[in-house]
Amino acid sequence: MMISILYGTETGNAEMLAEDIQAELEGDHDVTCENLSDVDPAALDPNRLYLLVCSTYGDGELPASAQPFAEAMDAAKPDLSAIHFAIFGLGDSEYDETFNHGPKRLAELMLAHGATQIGERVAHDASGSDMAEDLAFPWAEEIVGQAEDRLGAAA
Ligand SMILES: Cc1cc2nc3c(=O)[nH]c(=O)nc-3n(C[C@H](O)[C@H](O)[C@H](O)COP(=O)(O)O)c2cc1C
Repeated sequence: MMISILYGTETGNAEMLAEDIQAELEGDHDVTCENLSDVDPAALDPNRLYLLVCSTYGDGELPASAQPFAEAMDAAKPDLSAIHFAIFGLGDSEYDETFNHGPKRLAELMLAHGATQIGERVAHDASGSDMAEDLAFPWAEEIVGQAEDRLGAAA
């Protein structure tokens, strides 16, 4: 399956996790990994599964590298009805009122432009006891399995 991991980060945690997920999946799949700041939402490819990995910054906001992508969505309003994505969030429950609001907002933006979400949004908590990859690797395997059923293993 062709998979693109797109990360939104402020201080690099989401980038490191995205690269670890790429390393985990690329034995069996064609996997690219890109910063959301380099991605044009209007150029997303219906033949790829998109795995979004995004943190939260400020007061429940998108991290800096995801902001141009969100602004481009608001401005260009691309039709994402052929796009499939899943999303993994990084956050910290110390920010209890805005815990993982960045990935929540990114998922809402994708859905508002017609994209289809695969699986549930999973949130890592930096104040919890789990390592991010211990949640993210099983999440990615589960999502890819669901996507193969829905998009076909040939995608
Ligand atoms: C200044 C600052 C603000 C943050 N705000 C939030 C927040 O509102 N909600 C949340 O869930 N996490 C928040 N976090 C936690 C980050 O999302 C978490 O540390 C994450 O691992 C950062 O990933 P990144 O390096 O990819 O940006 C904040 C962290 C910092 C340092």
